[in-house]
Amino acid sequence: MAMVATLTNCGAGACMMLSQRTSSSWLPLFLGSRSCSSRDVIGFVDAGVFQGDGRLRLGLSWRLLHCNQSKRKMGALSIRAAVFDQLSTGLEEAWTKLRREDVLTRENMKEPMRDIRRALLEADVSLPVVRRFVNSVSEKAIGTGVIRGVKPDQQLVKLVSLMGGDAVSIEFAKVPPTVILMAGLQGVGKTTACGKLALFLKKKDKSCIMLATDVYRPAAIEQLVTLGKQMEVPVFEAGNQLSPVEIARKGLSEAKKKGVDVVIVDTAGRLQVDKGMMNELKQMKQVLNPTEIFLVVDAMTGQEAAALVAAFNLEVGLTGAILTKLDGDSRGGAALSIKEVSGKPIKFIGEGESMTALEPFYPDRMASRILGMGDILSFVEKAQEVMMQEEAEEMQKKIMEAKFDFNDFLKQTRMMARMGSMGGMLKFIPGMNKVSPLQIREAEKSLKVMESMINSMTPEERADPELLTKSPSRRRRIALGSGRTQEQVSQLVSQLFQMRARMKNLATLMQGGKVPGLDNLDESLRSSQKAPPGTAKRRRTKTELQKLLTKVGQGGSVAKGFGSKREVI
Ligand SMILES: Nc1nc2c(ncn2[C@@H]2O[C@H](COP(=O)(O)OP(=O)(O)OP(=O)(O)O)[C@@H](O)[C@H]2O)c(=O)[nH]1
Repeated sequence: MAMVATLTNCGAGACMMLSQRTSSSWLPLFLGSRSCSSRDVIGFVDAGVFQGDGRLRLGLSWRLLHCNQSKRKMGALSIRAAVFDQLSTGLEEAWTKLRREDVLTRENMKEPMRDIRRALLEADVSLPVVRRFVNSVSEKAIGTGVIRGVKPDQQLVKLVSLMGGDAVSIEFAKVPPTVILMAGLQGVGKTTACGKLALFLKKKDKSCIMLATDVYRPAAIEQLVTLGKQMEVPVFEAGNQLSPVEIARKGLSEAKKKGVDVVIVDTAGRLQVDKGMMNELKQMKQVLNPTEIFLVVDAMTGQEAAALVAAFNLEVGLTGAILTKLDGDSRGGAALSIKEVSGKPIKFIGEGESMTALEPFYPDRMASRILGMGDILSFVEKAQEVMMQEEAEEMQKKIMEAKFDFNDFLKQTRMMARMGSMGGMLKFIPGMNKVSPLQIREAEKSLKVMESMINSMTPEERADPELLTKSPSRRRRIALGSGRTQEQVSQLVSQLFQMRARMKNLATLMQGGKVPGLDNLDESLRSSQKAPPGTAKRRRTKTELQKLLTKVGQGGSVAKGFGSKREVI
């Protein structure tokens, strides 16, 4: 029994519906559905090819599907940084509530914004930041209409990603050297960040020198020298015989002599912000006239980091922050607070002890990471896809009007091909490992056989399959052109008509109409759904219902003419 996966665009993410199919293998050609929200039950029509009784058959399935808005997405590898899991979960709960709304109002925003507020506070985002964020997002979001296909919560998601603005890169001095002064409390990762930054800049063909001005912690100079050797970046140090300010002055003149592009100044850390520390930094700033002053903060300090950035900025004036140790189990509050509180951007993030574990900070990526890596991207992608939905709905209309022709079929098979090999795609779909590679290969082969015959048709024949029913010579020509037998061509054309007939019957059923021969199926289905066990009048057995549906499926009650069993050509 092959499992069948049908991919449908389900609003916020691709949902997969798996259904059992008796045929040996079914290759769904996703032909049409409409995006649904979590509460929707949709009628879903798809057609595909399957190997039935040893023959290649075009199939059709119509199901009432309960579209669960699951986060499972085919192929969307959602890698969420552990560091934001808690925050992500909280925010996702808020999105779930918002998704049900078409337009955001003060009323329907209340509860989700309360969830977002709670999630941010639990993630250790500073309270003023949370208050300002919630208010600003609410004001901006309320009243937003639904951009065609993009639900307000997706806009809200974009607002969050805008929260950090654009990435801000290093500013270089007009006249080299560019001086970067690194400040921060003890143990936050300043010295390590100096090494990482030097390597980052070296990779950008910038020559660097590091100044070891931390004369208070003996190992600090040794640590910087070691890092310098590791990355072949020169280090200027004068032991602890000179004051930090003097070392800075000498180091800078050395750099100018050597025509170095960038000077990175490592400074001493303190256990807390103190007057002495601040005065020393101010004196170094006067001597060095740095282009950048980065405060190195530890992500683990959460909202404390924001307060620190604000304090340093007031005293010394900062140009940005480097957020280190994001690979730890920080809750992400620092990343969301710094910009909002200090107005200064995070320029880099450190995610490990290795020298390569430093990358520029991209607020939008951080937002998508916080909200579940990939969800934001797929939300926005879905918005684009939803635009394509019209095309799918156009196709579905043709299906329902039984005007589905070989051009449509080709369009669908090519779309499937664009999505990657069926085998490659199915492996992303949970539970699809039940479909054996042999079945997948068979189905893909069948599809190729069909495509070869369709490609041998003229555009008129594809658009008007009736031409093929009246002319054995046309069928012969297609068989010769595609290297298939005439019987295969006849089988393909016959199946297309049978599929049209089934669709016509199903369309009637979906529109609440009566399909000859099925007049009491509807009532049986309803009663079987409504009546409590044992009270319903004798209902058709499952087999009888299935027989009836099969009869419909084989177009048993369709008008006479081409395509019915009797007229296999
Ligand atoms: N996991 C992790 N560890 C880091 C990161 N950055 C630095 N560390 C570690 O944090 C510790 C302190 O790093 P340092 O660079 O010595 O800190 P510092 O601010 O220079 O410390 P002081 O010189 O005492 O002021 C070291 O063990 C580093 O390996 C990071 O991004 N992730």
